[in-house]
Amino acid sequence: MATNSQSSHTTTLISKLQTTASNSQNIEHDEATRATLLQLSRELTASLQAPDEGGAFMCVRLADELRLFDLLCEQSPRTTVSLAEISGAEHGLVVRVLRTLAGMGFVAQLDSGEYGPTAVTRQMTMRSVRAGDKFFHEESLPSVRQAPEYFRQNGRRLPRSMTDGPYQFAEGTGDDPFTWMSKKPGAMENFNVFMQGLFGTPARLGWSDWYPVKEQVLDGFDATKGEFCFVDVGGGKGHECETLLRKYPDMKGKLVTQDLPFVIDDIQDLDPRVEKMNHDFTKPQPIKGARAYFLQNILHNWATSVCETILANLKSAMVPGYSKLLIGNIVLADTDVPLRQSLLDISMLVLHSGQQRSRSEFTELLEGAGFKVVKIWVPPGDGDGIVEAEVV
Ligand SMILES: Nc1ncnc2c1ncn2[C@@H]1O[C@H](CSCC[C@H]([NH3+])C(=O)O)[C@@H](O)[C@H]1O
Repeated sequence: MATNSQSSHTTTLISKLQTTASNSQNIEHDEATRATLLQLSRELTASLQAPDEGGAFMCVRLADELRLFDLLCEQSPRTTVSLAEISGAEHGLVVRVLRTLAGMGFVAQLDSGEYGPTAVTRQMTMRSVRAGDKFFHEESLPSVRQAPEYFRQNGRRLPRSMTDGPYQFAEGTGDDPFTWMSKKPGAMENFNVFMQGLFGTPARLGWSDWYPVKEQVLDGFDATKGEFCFVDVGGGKGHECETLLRKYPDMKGKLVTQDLPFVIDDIQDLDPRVEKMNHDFTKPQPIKGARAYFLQNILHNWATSVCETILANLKSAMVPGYSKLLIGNIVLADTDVPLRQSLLDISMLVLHSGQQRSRSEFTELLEGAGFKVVKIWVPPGDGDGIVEAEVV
């Protein structure tokens, strides 16, 4: 039974939720309010929940493999009998998975034996969201399971190398995660689909939706300094270059996505205005004098010593007073870190022996590498920031 102090905590959370919601004009398009409501509702759930609820990951993965999310979005209501027939799974399995997913809000139970979609069901049909769930299940979960044993064996110390952390311990390899995934059929391709859509979820804005790209970058392009405007370093399949071109079709200067050969050589269907280039960012940057070098979701993957090498290689290509370094990454606050961000810090720890960094950690890293921070931009809510820097 709930104690008095527990129930007053629950009551306080409910009234905070109500106040926050009633102070917002449009909850769905107000990221700060959305993030606050999400955090409060998590606390509310935790205050009401008994600590014996598990099994969620498997149900989501299985439902995706059985295409239950697609089937419910295509037609609703659907009976568990018809879902079992179409998916080929035993009826009892479909019933048990769906009633669990309904408890999590992933599907809606409409009647006994009948289900329909929720907003989460619709998100689960997006290609990148599905790829993210698959990546989580296949690449993260084994390391998550093995991480406590890894820490037991290494004296509970943070890993210092990207080739000798919980991921390598779980997978039995000495490769870094990208090299290892490139050897597993389909794994790197799935990872790239996941990254392509990471910021296109309906809940969160992409960086170019809130950062003033035109004013800070595009307007200042000067072809006499270099022919490139935007160099996406470790840019994967070029999705950020394409987003910029969609938003600013008349932008001046060239764009390029740089990545390792197993990513670049696999690119199809890229906007022809985006160049693709094999480049290892631990080696000197071949494109000199670009207006902007973009490092999104890169530095959190690496130990500080490797980040210093990546930054040194960029510094020597940049023109002081002209070229900008834009680091697209979570920037941790000192207090009240949103759960999304702290969990992604733990993911980086477990998968890459990496870390998310705070404002002061980014500033120290950049100043040590010969840069000055122009401004650290952060969007409302729990989205990633942009650390804007120049060479000194
Ligand atoms: N040494 C390296 N040089 C260049 N790219 C690398 C290297 N190691 C890993 N990568 C790439 O770093 C990327 C990290 S994922 C980030 C992709 C993209 N910037 C985005 O934000 O969506 C992957 O595409 C990797 O293939």
